Amino acid sequence: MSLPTNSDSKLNLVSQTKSFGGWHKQFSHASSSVKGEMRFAVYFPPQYETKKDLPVLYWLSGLTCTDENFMQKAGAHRMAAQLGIVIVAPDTSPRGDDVANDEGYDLGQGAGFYVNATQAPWSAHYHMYDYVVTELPELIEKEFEVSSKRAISGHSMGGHGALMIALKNPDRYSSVSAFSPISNPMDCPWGHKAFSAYLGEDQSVWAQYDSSVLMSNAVDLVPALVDQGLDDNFLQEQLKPEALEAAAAKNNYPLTLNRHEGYDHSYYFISSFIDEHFKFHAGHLMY
Ligand SMILES: N[C@@H](CCC(=O)N[C@@H](CSC=O)C(=O)NCC(=O)O)C(=O)O
Repeated sequence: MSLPTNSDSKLNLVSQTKSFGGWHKQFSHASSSVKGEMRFAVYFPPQYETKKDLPVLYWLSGLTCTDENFMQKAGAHRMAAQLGIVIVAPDTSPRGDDVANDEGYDLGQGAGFYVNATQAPWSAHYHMYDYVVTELPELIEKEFEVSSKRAISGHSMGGHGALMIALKNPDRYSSVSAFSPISNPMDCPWGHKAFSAYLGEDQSVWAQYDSSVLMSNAVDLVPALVDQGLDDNFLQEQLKPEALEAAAAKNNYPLTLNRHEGYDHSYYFISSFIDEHFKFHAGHLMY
């Protein structure tokens, strides 16, 4: 499989590996949103060789992750290959020696929270919202022969990102799903730390990136699926699915939220239920 195909490609191929009859590839490129190099991974299912309009699922990973965690640990390639869905997984933040960072794992590199930072020093590079919503899909749809039918999913910080982005851009996504999302970032320690650093102290700005606030006010409704493990160490303090559930109930939002006894926050949980998420998205992407 020879990719990228167009002669003015802006992508550098970093690696390629055959998987379930398709290809897992990593690319780097100069990003205008984050003003630096970004890396992302794509899984091309086998159907990509002959069909030029496959839909794309965007996957947003959690704290400490790169483009690699989901692709290596979620066991998603088998179902993507079966259903004919392309997967795109970006890194979780800008990276590099000239990019601001923090000693904690929950702020800075590996912890971009999918917002556009307005506060120094973060505002120089941390524009992950623009990157995921606009720049990356434009790049994917220009560089590869895929359709503009998109779904979005993610885990933990990436679950917050997926829900928040779909709720703010209902015209851009057919469906949204999340594993163990940070459901109400305005009201948990991870969210407080990240939002005060990236966005400042005005909580009306935080609310613009909070899925529970957005879901309670949504008008155009993107179907949503959430799975949550009940032995998740972060459940009570950080994730708060009950806030999302209350918002959905208030607004009659099409949210399915499943709780699972015994599962924790890890990729063992994600890999146990990833097939259901792909089938959910396929039901909305293909019809
Ligand atoms: N202290 C831990 C915390 C990091 C962690 O659990 N990261 C999760 C996402 S948490 C919310 O966004 C994760 O996906 N880790 C990567 C993995 O492959 O499991 C630590 O530093 O490990």
